Amino acid sequence: MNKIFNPKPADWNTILERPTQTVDDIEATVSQIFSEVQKNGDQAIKKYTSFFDNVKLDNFVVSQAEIDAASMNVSDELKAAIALAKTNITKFHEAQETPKIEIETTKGVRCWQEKRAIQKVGLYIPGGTAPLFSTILMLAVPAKIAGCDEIILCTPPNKEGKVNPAILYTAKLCGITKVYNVGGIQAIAGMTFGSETISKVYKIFGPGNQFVTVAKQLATKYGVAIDMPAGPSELLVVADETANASFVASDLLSQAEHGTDSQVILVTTSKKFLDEVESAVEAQLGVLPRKGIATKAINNSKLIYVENDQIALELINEYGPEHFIVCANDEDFYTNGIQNAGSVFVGNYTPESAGDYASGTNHTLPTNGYAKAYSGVNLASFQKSMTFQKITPEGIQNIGNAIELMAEAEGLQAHKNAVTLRLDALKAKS
Ligand SMILES: NC(=O)c1ccc[n+]([C@@H]2O[C@H](COP(=O)([O-])OP(=O)(O)OC[C@H]3O[C@@H](n4cnc5c(N)ncnc54)[C@H](O)[C@@H]3O)[C@@H](O)[C@H]2O)c1
Ligand SMILES: N[C@H](CO)Cc1c[nH]c[nH+]1
Ligand SMILES: [Zn+2]
Repeated sequence: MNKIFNPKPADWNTILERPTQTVDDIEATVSQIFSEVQKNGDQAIKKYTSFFDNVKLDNFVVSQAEIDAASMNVSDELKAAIALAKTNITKFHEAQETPKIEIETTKGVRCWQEKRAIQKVGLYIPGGTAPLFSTILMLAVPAKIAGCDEIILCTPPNKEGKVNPAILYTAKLCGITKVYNVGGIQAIAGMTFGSETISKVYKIFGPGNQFVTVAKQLATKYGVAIDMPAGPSELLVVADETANASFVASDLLSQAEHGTDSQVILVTTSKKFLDEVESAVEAQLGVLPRKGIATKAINNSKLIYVENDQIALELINEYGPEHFIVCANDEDFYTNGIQNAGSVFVGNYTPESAGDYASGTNHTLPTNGYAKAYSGVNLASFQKSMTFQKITPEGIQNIGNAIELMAEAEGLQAHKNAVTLRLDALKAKS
C-alpha cells in the first residue's frame, strides 16, 4: 500500500484520485451499444451479451419455473440470513415514510405535498464477478414499500448463461416476477429504450462496475432518471491508537475484494497504527480467495498519516467516500463534522459489511466523490413529491396583488391577467 505522510492540502486531490476510467473514456462504447439497442432491440442485447459475457442466449427472460426452482438450491441457513437482513432493511426503510405535509401559508391559501411512487422502475443487480443478491433487498424492498407498480430486474448471466439461484430466490422473496438474464451496458440500454422483451422504465436503480455506471449516467440524456452514480466500491477508515489494526485491515480488504478498481484508504493520526494496519493487510490478504482482485485494489490504495483530527476531517470531506468508518477516540468529532459520505459506520464493532448485508441501511451508495451531492438509495428514491394547492376567494384576495405586481415586473401580462380577472369578478360580486 502507498504510505503518505502529512500530505499538503494542494496535493490531496491528486493523491486521492480514483482509479476508475472517466465518462469520456467509456462514452464511445456506451453510445455505440445504446444506438444499436435503440435500433435493433433484443438482437443487439444478445449480440453484446455474447461479446462481453461470452454466452449465447436465445431468450434472456428468466422463466417462472426457473425462478420457482431456485429455492431448492439455496440452503435453509442462507434463507434465514436473507430473511433477517430483509426484516432489518424493511424496518429501516418503512421508518423513512413521511406524513403528508399540509399548511395554510396565508389565510385561504392551502398548500400540501404528497408522495407518489415512480410507476415503472428497473433494478440492476451486479453479477460480473460476484452474484450480489443482497442488492435485490436494497432495491426491491424500498420499491415495494413505495408502491412502484412495475419492477423489472436485470442481472448478467454467469458462465453457464444462467442466473445464480440466490438472486432468483431473493427476487421471488421480494415479489419480483420479471427477471432478465442480461447485464452491463446492454442491460441499461434495454431499460432505457425498451426492446421486444424488456420494458422501458422511468428510473434505473442499482450499482455496477464502471461500464454500468457510465451507461446509467448517459441514460439520463434519453429522459430516464437514475438513482445516482453507484460505481466501484470505496472505503475510507479514520482510526487512531484506540482502534484495532486487524479489524481495520479486514474492513479495508472487504471493499478491496469487490473489484480491481475499488479504492480503500486509511487516514490516521498515529504512525505506529499505520504500520500495524499495513502488516495486518499483508497477513490477511494472502489467504483471501479473491486475493488477485484485492491485491490490485490494494495497489490503488493509500495509508495516510496526518497530524490531527481536524486535518483528517478536512481531507475526508474533500474525498467524499462512499463508506466512512470511524474508529477513533473522538467519534463525535467525526460524526458531527462529516459532510460528504454515502454511509457512516461508527465504532470498532461496526464493520462496513454490516451495512452491505444486514443492519438495515442501504448499500447502494454514491462513489467517485458523488457523495458530495447525492444521497444513497432510500425510500424517497422511489417516490416523487407532488405539490397541491387550493385557494379560496379570500385567499386570492390576500395574495392576488402581490402576484399581479410580480408578474408585471417580469413583463408577463397574461400571468397578471389570470389573477386580475378573478379579483375583478370578486369585486363585481361584492
Ligand atoms: N456503489 C455501490 O453502491 C456498489 C454496490 C455494490 C457493488 N458495487 C460495485 O459493483 C461492481 C460490480 O461489478 P461486476 O463487474 O462484478 O458486475 P456488473 O454486473 O456491474 O458488470 C458486469 C458486466 O459488465 C460488462 N462488461 C465487462 N467488461 C466490459 C467491458 N470491457 N466493456 C463493456 N462492458 C463490460 C459485462 O456485460 C458484464 O456482464 C463492483 O465494481 C462493485 O464494487 C457498487
Ligand atoms: N460494498 C458494496 C457497496 O459498495 C455492497 C455489497 C454487496 N455485497 C457485498 N457488498
Ligand atoms: Zn461490499
